[in-house]
Amino acid sequence: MSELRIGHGFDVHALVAERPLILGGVRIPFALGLAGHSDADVLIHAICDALLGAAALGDIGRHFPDSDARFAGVDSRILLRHCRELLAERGWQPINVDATVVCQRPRLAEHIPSMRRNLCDDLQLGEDRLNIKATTTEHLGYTGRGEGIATHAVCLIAHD
Ligand SMILES: Nc1ccn([C@@H]2O[C@H](COP(=O)(O)O)[C@@H](O)[C@H]2O)c(=O)n1
Ligand SMILES: C[C@@]1(CO)OP(=O)(O)OP(=O)(O)OC[C@H]1O
Repeated sequence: MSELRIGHGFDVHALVAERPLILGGVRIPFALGLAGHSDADVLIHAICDALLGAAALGDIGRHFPDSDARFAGVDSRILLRHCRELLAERGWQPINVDATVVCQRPRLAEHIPSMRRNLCDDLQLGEDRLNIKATTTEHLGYTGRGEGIATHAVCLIAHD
């Protein structure tokens, strides 16, 4: 049997004015967007960290430092594809990914199928292997007050 590893990722970005809201590579109509050095796609960042964590490759900030001008405003899908390549170079393939976006507003359910298609394309995964969920925190805490959006992600990877 091939070796299996699990990984976990967690990320938070603040909601601010005059930024687009991009989650899973989908631009979502909303008055506020996420602050960050990149496009601040908190869903993709958590998945990158889960993949890197599973392969013991550190975290997104190690591979794509926010002090590096090359990543200013970068499309996080490029970072996700790069993470997949980093794993593939070491013989690791993602098996499945599950993520939960913690977001009081806006409602995300109608955008999840497009996010899922984007991320499955980037990770070369069948759609039955990648799940995205959304939850509010019932108005509690920083996410509940609408100050930011958080994401938890887990993944399983296997060695060739
Ligand atoms: N930003 C969000 C948050 C939640 N949803 C969907 O609503 C359902 C109920 O969420 P609760 O936090 O009240 O449990 C949840 O299952 C999501 O499908 C959403 O679309 N967008
Ligand atoms: C992605 C990077 C790099 O542009 O910038 P941010 O958009 O600020 O995102 P963060 O989740 O803080 O993670 C790592 C960064 O190095």
